[in-house]
Amino acid sequence: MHSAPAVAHAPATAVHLSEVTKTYPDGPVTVRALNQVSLGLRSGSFTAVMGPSGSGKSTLLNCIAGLETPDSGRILIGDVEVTRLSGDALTRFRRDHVGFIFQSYNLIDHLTVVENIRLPLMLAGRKADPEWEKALIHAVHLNGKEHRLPSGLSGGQAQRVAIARAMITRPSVIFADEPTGALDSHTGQEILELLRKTAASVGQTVVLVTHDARIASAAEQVLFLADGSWAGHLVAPTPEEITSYVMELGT
Ligand SMILES: Nc1ncnc2c1ncn2[C@@H]1O[C@H](COP(=O)(O)OP(=O)(O)OP(=O)(O)O)[C@@H](O)[C@H]1O
Repeated sequence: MHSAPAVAHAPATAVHLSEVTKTYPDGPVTVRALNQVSLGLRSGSFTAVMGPSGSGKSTLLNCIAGLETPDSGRILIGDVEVTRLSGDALTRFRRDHVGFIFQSYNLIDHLTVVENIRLPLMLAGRKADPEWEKALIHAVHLNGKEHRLPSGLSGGQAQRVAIARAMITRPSVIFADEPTGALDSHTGQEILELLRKTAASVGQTVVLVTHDARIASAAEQVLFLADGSWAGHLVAPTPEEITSYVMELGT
């Protein structure tokens, strides 16, 4: 059986999973979306997760981010055991320590760019830090577009708003589920580079799900899931190495 690297829980471990299992009922049968998955990710690391459709990638991200509850196993973000939190405590933890970026941007149509970016702070009843907000808007190249509505943005611009929104609370971990899936490949590469640089500048840990070998090659390591279990990993691979590994796995 394959495993992902660095399972031991050290102080500099940002994300730690120990034998996490998640099942879903599917009519008379049970789908085992994650099967005893363990993982350790270093603080500040940038990891891509790949695997065929239905292999459990989104379930993995949703469980780590506290959007889904595993059936069994432990998940820690930093020193906090997410799997022991529930209700308001989980909501607060997620809001303060986790950033999420989706393929579909999930911007609020009637809020401007800057209002969308501030939304997680508003929901948490926290005030914006004007310096950090300015630095983020600058980092994602949205200066001058602060007061536009999402309907006036390109897909790439909308995703840059989503990146800034995910980072406004300075979360320790950012999860991105196919963040470039709706973009052309050039814009996708630009967005990814921007996410990588901005996260690195503040030492954030990034976990990214993608089907795109070129996008995944921006990561320090690529982890492969198949049928809810680890099917191997590559360290700092080229897009060609990723593609041939995927073909070898027969996925
Ligand atoms: N809410 C749910 N209810 C029932 N089954 C689910 C649910 N969410 C996921 N599954 C099942 O769990 C398995 C893993 O799904 P998941 O979405 O995590 O895979 P994925 O690798 O992200 O797929 P894709 O690349 O298509 O997005 C699949 O068999 C899926 O049908």
